[in-house]
Amino acid sequence: MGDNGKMYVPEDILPVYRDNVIPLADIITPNQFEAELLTGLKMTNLKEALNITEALHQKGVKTVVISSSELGDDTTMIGIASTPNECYKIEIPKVDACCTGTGDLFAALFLAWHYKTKNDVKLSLENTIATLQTIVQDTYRKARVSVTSGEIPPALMELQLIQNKAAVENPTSNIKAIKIK
Ligand SMILES: Nc1ncnc2c1ncn2[C@@H]1O[C@H](COP(=O)(O)OP(=O)(O)O)[C@@H](O)[C@H]1O
Ligand code: PXP
Repeated sequence: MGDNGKMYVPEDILPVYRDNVIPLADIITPNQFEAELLTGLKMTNLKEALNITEALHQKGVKTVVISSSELGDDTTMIGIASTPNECYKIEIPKVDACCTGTGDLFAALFLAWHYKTKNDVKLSLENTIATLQTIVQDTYRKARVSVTSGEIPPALMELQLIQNKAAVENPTSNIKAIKIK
């Protein structure tokens, strides 16, 4: 729906997502901006994040995953995966560039792992972030070869998906999700 305070879709679609589509969904993967729009609540700390995931569960969604939030620091973002019974957070090291398509990739990876692990949200979150880290960091490293300093133009941040097929199939990372509920 949007990111960084801006909607990609027409604003009058928001009530349709919020009131008609969300109650039909089993799994949703909004980023912080989208989760705030869908609930009308703000997320400035972890407690508020839990209020937001709870509000989305109340609408009938079994698995709510916040793909990224600004709850980390300058070097990390926080992801959250929640069911009505348990909730995990994960710290995601940031690269200094804007990525397009990462939200879509996150949703695809999480859905695949959720199915493959028979609804293990902790492992699904860890594997999803492991693959994304490999792809985002590889994309960034290659873009930095041609733009050695300053901002990287979005065209150079086209995700290196095919080149990292192995990281999609076999994600490896030491980043663990931490239980917060
Ligand atoms: N700047 C970044 N540095 C590192 N990882 C990133 C960055 N941007 C996105 N990602 C990865 O992509 C995932 C989804 O990104 P997010 O920003 O939530 O999606 P969207 O594109 O929908 O806003 C994050 O969980 C993270 O793993
Ligand atoms: N722009 C538009 C119009 C989109 O529909 C999307 C997601 O489908 C994107 C950009 C990319 O979004 P993201 O970076 O969240 O995957």
